[in-house]
Parts: sequence; C-alpha cells; structure tokens
Amino acid sequence: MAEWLQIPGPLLLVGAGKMGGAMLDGWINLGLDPKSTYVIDPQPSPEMVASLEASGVTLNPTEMPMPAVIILAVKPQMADAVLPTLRSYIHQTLVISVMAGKTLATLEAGLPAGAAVVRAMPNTPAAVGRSITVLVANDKVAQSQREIADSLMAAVGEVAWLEDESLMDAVTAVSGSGPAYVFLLAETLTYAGLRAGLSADMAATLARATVAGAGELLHRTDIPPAVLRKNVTSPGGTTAAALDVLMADDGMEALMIKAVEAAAKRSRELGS
Ligand SMILES: NC(=O)C1=CN([C@@H]2O[C@H](COP(=O)(O)OP(=O)(O)OC[C@H]3O[C@@H](n4cnc5c(N)ncnc54)[C@H](O)[C@@H]3O)[C@@H](O)[C@H]2O)C=CC1
Ligand SMILES: O=C(O)[C@@H]1CCC=N1
Repeated sequence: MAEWLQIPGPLLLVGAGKMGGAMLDGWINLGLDPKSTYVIDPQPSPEMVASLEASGVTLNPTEMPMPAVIILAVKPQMADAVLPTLRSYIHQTLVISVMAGKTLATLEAGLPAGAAVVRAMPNTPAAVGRSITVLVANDKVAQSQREIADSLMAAVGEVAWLEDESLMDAVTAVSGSGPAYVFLLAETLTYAGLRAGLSADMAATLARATVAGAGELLHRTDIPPAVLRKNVTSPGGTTAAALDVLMADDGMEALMIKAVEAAAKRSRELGS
C-alpha cells in the first residue's frame, strides 16, 4: 500500500452512491487495502455491487472490527436516520462527513459525545484522482486524525482546510456542485453545435474534447483563465462575437452568481 494511504485500522464507507463510490474507486485504485474496507449501503447500484465484488471490499458486513475511519456519504436528508446507527462503530474513530450542509454541530449531536468529526466537501472528479476537497475539523480531531483525513482526500485530488466553517456553503456551491456546471457547459455546447448544423455525434465529440482540452490546459499551467480566454480571442474575430453575447450584463457572470447563490442557500437549508 502506498505510504500516504495507510489507515491505522479499518475504513467503513456508509453510502456507496455517486460521491462515496467515486472516492472509494479512487482509494482502491490507489492501493487502499480492500480487506480492511467495508461498505454499508442497503440499496447499492448493480454496478457498485459488481465493483465491490471485483475489488474484494465487504458489502453490508454482519460484523466488522472497530473502524479507524467512517466516511459518511449518504444524502443529508438521511442524516437523522443514519447517525444513531453508527454509534456502536465509534470508539476513537474519525468520522468524515461529505454531506452537503450538515454542520459539525449537527453531526456531533447525532454521534456519541466527544466524537472526532471532520466535515469535507469533495467533488466527483475524485473517481479519476482530480477532486478538490475542502475540510474543516471539530476540536476533538487529533493531529494524527487530521493527517488521516488529509491523506484520504489528497489520494483523490487537491485538499484545502478551512478554519471558518460558515464558508462551507460557498465551497459547496462552487466546487462541490461545480462539476455539474461544467458538464452542463458540454451539454449546451453540444446542443448549440446541433443547432448550428453539426450531426449529433460530431457536436458531442467537439463539445466533449473542447471542455476536456480547455480543462486540461487550465490544469497544466498557472496562466489565469482570463488570459487563456484572451489567447483564443482575436480582435474582431469569431470568439469576440460569441463573447459579446456570453459577457453581456445578463450573460454568464450574472447567471453564475445567481446559480452559486442558489446552491449556497440550499446548502444552508440542508443544514437546518
Ligand atoms: N454527488 C456529488 O457530486 C457530491 C455529493 N456530496 C454529498 O455526498 C452525499 C451522497 O451524495 P450522492 O453520492 O450524490 O448520493 P447517492 O444517492 O448517489 O448516494 C447515496 C447512497 O446512500 C445509500 N443509502 C441510503 N440509505 C442508506 C443508509 N441508511 N445507510 C447507508 N447507505 C444508505 C443509497 O443507497 C445510495 O447508494 C450527499 O450527502 C451529498 O451532499 C458531496 C460532494 C459532491
Ligand atoms: O447536489 C448536491 O446537493 C451535492 C452536494 C454537492 C454536489 N452534490
């Protein structure tokens, strides 16, 4: 096992859906020991069942050793039902919740007194090692547990820590939900290509390669996105004509501000 993925005991994932599954895929691919990895999920997808069987991870164990780490990746609406069921699995255990909106105080209230809790907001590019996760810890988290949380999330991408938990709603709205905005860009570019006369296949291929290529360029250089945009834009050219539309007063910036505000508001609502 790679040194950065060494967990001092079993890992239990509660909720192996899209986000939990993406992280687990990343960890298993990067050497997490499947024999010390357990999943609780009453309704896993057939693909998840097949993937767990293939990797040797135990699904819905009837008994298991006390976990060192629990990853909580059920829907926020399930928190009240699920948190009490975890009490018997918690003894010097680090609980990492990725649930949108659910605050450290809410999580602490549902867990045994003194539980070490980290709230994390990853995103689904974790499945390919390209997540960005923001974490915030309660005051029961030991330095060694902070390092475990950091290692797990660093194994699937970039990591940043916050001191001010109130910023997690904005984080969720920007990077937690953000991949969906980018996928929507690929979808809408495809549709626009169709409307411009391309075949469905050609439009989808061009849109996918363009979004992926532009993302890769952004990833591989420190050049600010505004400069990369200007590098595409010849004065009086085709891009400038499109950007006149996209950068109008009611264009992408105004829309994105509204979208991020809506997501942050929903995050706050899910927390209450
Ligand atoms: N999907 C995303 O991009 C991100 C999701 N999150 C958070 O991750 C959490 C999960 O979201 P998704 O994976 O998208 O949802 P999902 O619906 O794909 O996965 C939830 C999983 O929980 C399982 N589940 C339901 N009841 C359960 C129980 N009692 N015990 C154990 N498992 C149970 C379901 O069968 C399902 O497989 C949410 O709290 C969400 O806020 C955070 C960051 C990004
Ligand atoms: O849509 C949601 O609520 C979750 C949280 C961030 C991404 N997906």
